[in-house]
Amino acid sequence: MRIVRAKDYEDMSRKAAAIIAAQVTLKPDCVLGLATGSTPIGTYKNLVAAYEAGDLDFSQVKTYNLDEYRGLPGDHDQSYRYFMNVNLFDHVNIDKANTHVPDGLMEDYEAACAEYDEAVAAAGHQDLQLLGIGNNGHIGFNEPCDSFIKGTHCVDLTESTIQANSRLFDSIDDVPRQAYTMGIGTIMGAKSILVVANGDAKAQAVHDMCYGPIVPSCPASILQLHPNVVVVADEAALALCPAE
Ligand SMILES: N[C@@H]1[C@@H](O)[C@H](O)[C@@H](COP(=O)(O)O)O[C@@H]1O
Repeated sequence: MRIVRAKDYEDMSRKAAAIIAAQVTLKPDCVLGLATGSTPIGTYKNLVAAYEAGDLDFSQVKTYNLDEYRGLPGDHDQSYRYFMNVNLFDHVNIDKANTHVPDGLMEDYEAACAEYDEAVAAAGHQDLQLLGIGNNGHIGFNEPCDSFIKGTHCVDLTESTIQANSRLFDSIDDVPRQAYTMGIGTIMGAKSILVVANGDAKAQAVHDMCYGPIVPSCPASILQLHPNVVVVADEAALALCPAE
């Protein structure tokens, strides 16, 4: 695991965007695994700016997002499909048919989740998977639990995640209680992984991800077993990590 120290959120966002831009430049038809949440918004802004400057071409890029709230349609302003459209896809020359977010309204969800994993594998797996991290160490919506769940599946969100994500909804009662998420195996199938984290609320989770025991009670800790992970984090998020 390589840790890249950023001065602040802007610096983290620029550094993370530069890594994704390098991937798209080196392999124009790459497969990107993408993430939502507040943390990657600045990364996406920098990618849009690079595209507008004529430095990036997304025309052959395929994307697979990590997760989606169960029950939210893609045009709901808190759905992750909507987030991706507004923060990235609407502003670059990506073919929307090449962008994939789990369908929050899927009916036979076990079959649909299995199809999502098959599609990621058929595309050749993610060349680069972008991840944020939850305050409790979750990645995607893989919440702390008793085992690492391999494939895309439906999860019950924890109270702490519902609480943390309620800031984006009108009221906490509006936050869906379940979500679909790529499993740990689907995430670990990526050829390279880029984790972004900022702020002191993430300090414990970042420490446990990088230095804690590899346990499903901190799902991000599994990333220690992946051969190609870069963590780009600001000083606050790295406050509990040893200076290297
Ligand atoms: N499912 C998403 C995660 O993918 C994200 O990493 C996490 C942290 O979000 P934020 O970046 O807003 O702190 O929030 C959500 O729960």
